[in-house]
Amino acid sequence: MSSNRESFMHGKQLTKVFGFGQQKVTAVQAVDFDFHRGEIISIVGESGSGKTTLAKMIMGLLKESSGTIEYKGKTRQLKRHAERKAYWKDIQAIFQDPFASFNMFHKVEKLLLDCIKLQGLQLTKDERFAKMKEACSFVNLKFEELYNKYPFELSGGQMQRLMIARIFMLHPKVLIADEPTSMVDACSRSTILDMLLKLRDENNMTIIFITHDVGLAYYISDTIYIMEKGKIVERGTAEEVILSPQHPYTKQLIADVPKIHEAWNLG
Ligand SMILES: Nc1ncnc2c1ncn2[C@@H]1O[C@H](COP(=O)(O)OP(=O)(O)OP(=O)(O)O)[C@@H](O)[C@H]1O
Repeated sequence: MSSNRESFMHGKQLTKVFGFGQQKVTAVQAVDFDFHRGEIISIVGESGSGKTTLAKMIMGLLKESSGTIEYKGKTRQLKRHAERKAYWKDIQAIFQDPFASFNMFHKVEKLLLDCIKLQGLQLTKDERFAKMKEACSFVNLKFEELYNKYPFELSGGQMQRLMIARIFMLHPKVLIADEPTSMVDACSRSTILDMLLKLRDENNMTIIFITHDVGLAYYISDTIYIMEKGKIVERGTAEEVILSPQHPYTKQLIADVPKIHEAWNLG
């Protein structure tokens, strides 16, 4: 784990209610969190437990019904365009479906060039080319073979890698990864996880990993939050939560994973 434990993002009593009256759903209920620089946090829960809603509130894509997020020592404000622009420079997301992340009508070269533009960098053609090549080689892709292709001409694994290449170029302070490995085979999955670990190690990035897979959470995280029906029912280091779970829901999640100890080398 990173030795830099600067605490820089807190959630206080975050709540999201959808709908009214009989249709009312409290998707996230009074959630507190405390994320540090360079920390990998997993938010684990079953389908419908509120993980994606929480992630969208952290991203600033959904407005909270109540509660606040403190970021870098101040209450986060996203009302003004300039505030949103500054926040979204620091925070990026990758989703389980790479098709949702790319403009399918833009070739790979344009998708990567947009990252350079987003950062406001003034580079020569050679420098731009070198940056795109570097990002592709970070994820073991060959820029020369891909730059002229559309995203739908790539395999699922190549698209996932391209998403990570974009994160490498943008180097956000916070990355939200919503089940980014769910559409790839086991081999590509461990490569993607290793790339995320490398991103954290090289850039002191905070990574918030959204998953229903407790084994995966144990493999990748420093800290795990367990979410049930909109609430955080347990949180702690990965070892504490997975090896000595306290809450019945966490115990059940772990029991539901066949042979978790063998599959994830838990000893
Ligand atoms: N826009 C919305 N309008 C109404 N209800 C919603 C909306 N988005 C989510 N919900 C409800 O909020 C609850 C939490 O959903 P959410 O997508 O956050 O769960 P999740 O843990 O991410 O699930 P999954 O793992 O299946 O993605 C669910 O009951 C869902 O139906």
